[in-house]
Amino acid sequence: MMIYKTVLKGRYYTAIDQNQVDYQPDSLVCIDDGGTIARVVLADEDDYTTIIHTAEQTGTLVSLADDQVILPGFIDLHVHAPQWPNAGLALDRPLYEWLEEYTFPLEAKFKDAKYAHLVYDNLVETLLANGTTTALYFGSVDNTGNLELVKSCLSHHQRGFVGKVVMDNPEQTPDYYRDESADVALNETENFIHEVEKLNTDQSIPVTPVITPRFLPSCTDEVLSGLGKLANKYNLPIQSHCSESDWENGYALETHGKRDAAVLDEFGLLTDKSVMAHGTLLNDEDIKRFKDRGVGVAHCPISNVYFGNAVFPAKKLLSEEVKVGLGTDISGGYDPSVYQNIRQAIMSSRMLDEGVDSEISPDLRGKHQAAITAKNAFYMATIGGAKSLNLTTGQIKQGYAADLQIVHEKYPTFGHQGPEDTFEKIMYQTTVSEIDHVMTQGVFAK
Ligand SMILES: Nc1nc2[nH]cnc2c(=O)[nH]1
Repeated sequence: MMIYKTVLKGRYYTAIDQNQVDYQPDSLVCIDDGGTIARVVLADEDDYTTIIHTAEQTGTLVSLADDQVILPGFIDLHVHAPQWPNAGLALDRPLYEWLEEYTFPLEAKFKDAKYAHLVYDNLVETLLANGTTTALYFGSVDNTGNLELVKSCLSHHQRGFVGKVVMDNPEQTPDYYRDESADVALNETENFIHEVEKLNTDQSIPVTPVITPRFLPSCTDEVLSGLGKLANKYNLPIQSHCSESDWENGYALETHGKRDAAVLDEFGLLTDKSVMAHGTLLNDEDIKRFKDRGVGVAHCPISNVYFGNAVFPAKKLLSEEVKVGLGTDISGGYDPSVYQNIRQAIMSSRMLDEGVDSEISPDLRGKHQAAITAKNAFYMATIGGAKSLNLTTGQIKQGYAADLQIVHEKYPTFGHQGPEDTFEKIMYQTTVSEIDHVMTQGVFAK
């Protein structure tokens, strides 16, 4: 009889595609020494009782309480780590002003390793406590702080993807916060890749460095071209912002005569390892480009309310089979919880569907067929994120990483409640207090 490192006994929900969630009322999630789900055994299988018995004897059985359920850990596809101290600030300002007056001055402080350590340790712990087992982070321009973020991911056992932010365009970046030149930016990016490699030695969840041009306005063509080459040389993921706002789109058209997606593509920055944040203003040509290239979108529904200038058409991109996951976009988004973004994604999509202007007749008011369901949003928070990062996580399934969360319902059920109802309540009501445990690669991080 196989001995597992941990056997979780209880009920679970896992998305199996955009529209379907599998519920199992009585299962054994058997996790091996490497932190992979070796088997998922259901109550009607022959060895179900024997596995429980062996796990009891070896002290590796973790039995869930009746009100608890197992879910896959969430993947946050867009977090600006150095913006964490500003979460909830200045969201009434336009993107350009918010960047200039609030964001760049804060990010510039991450030259200081001590400050970076303080902020990043708290952020990584907070995201884990909220059920986020994988996060794709923008760091800052300075590698001192970026390496502190890598260390925090490693020490708290979060699956981290971290990018050194590149911004070298003197016309769109302040003197105090900019890469000195394209050459310096490229060297620093390469240094970061090597430093992360060193820190990863003997770690069970290595951090992945990410090529990170901030967005078209803050980068010169020279740096974009060099970053495309580095991504190819090291076969690394790429992240940036794309078609987030009218201002950004207008800038691309004015300076390059093209949309930003087309420019990023020309420089080799749209690949099947790219994750582009926001995309509220992507047009059909951009969407086709994303699909053809295998680019993922980080849908950041809370942030988009403030800076997106439109509602991201999540249903449309999902229907076209473009990879889409969810992002908190700290601090364009004010909340570190992917659950909150699941809820906002649903709510925003309903407003897109129905329309918002009561003076327009109901049949013309909205973009019908745009509403997404809780299942669609759960899919984005798990499988959509995993696909965007090409990871075998986000599902409770044999061969997948044991990146999991154990949650309980917030309110009593007052009688019988079916599994579909429980699922919806969990999606709508879970806060950090209802997340009892979080496991990454088989190790409890909460
Ligand atoms: N939301 C958001 N958009 C950006 N575009 C360029 N930088 C940023 C940023 O930090 N946040």
